[in-house]
Amino acid sequence: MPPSLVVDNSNNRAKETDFLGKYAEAESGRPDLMMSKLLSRPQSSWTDVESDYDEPTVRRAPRDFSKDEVDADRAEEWDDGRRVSPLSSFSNGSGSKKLPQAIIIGVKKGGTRALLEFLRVHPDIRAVGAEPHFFDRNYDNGLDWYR
Ligand SMILES: Nc1ncnc2c1ncn2[C@@H]1O[C@H](COP(=O)(O)OS(=O)(=O)O)[C@@H](OP(=O)(O)O)[C@H]1O
Repeated sequence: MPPSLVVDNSNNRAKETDFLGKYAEAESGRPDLMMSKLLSRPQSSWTDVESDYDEPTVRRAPRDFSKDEVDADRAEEWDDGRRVSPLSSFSNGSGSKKLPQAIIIGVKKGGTRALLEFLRVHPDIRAVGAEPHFFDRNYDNGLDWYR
């Protein structure tokens, strides 16, 4: 299922719509079908939406940052000096990469890093290595970068 995206900024509306359209094309080849699912989904229920989304293989092993898992082109330096790729943990082990099923959106110093780290602890969640900042910094790199 594609991510839920809420952007409280009308300046980003065009980008959001553009992204969702590209997302739909990329995932199903039927942008009209995907957009209608996204826009008409009842807010009170999450169980009545059919999706042909292919569940990614779950990454169960905790990430070992001491190993060289970093994609140098995408690496980001964390406050503590670690260099991590925002996207390398998206690999499902077979070489393919998926778009996210959930996106954390928050203001700077709003606790997004803490939320990411809490979620990462769950064995059924594969989280990005670092905040990818796709929408505010890397949008022009496109979906191939984002996967
Ligand atoms: N649960 C909870 N309660 C109170 N404060 C919390 C909580 N979780 C994170 N934090 C504090 O939030 C700051 C980090 O926010 P972010 O991770 O969003 O920062 S960042 O912008 O992504 O760097 C960081 O504050 P500073 O230490 O002042 O930088 C964290 O200590």
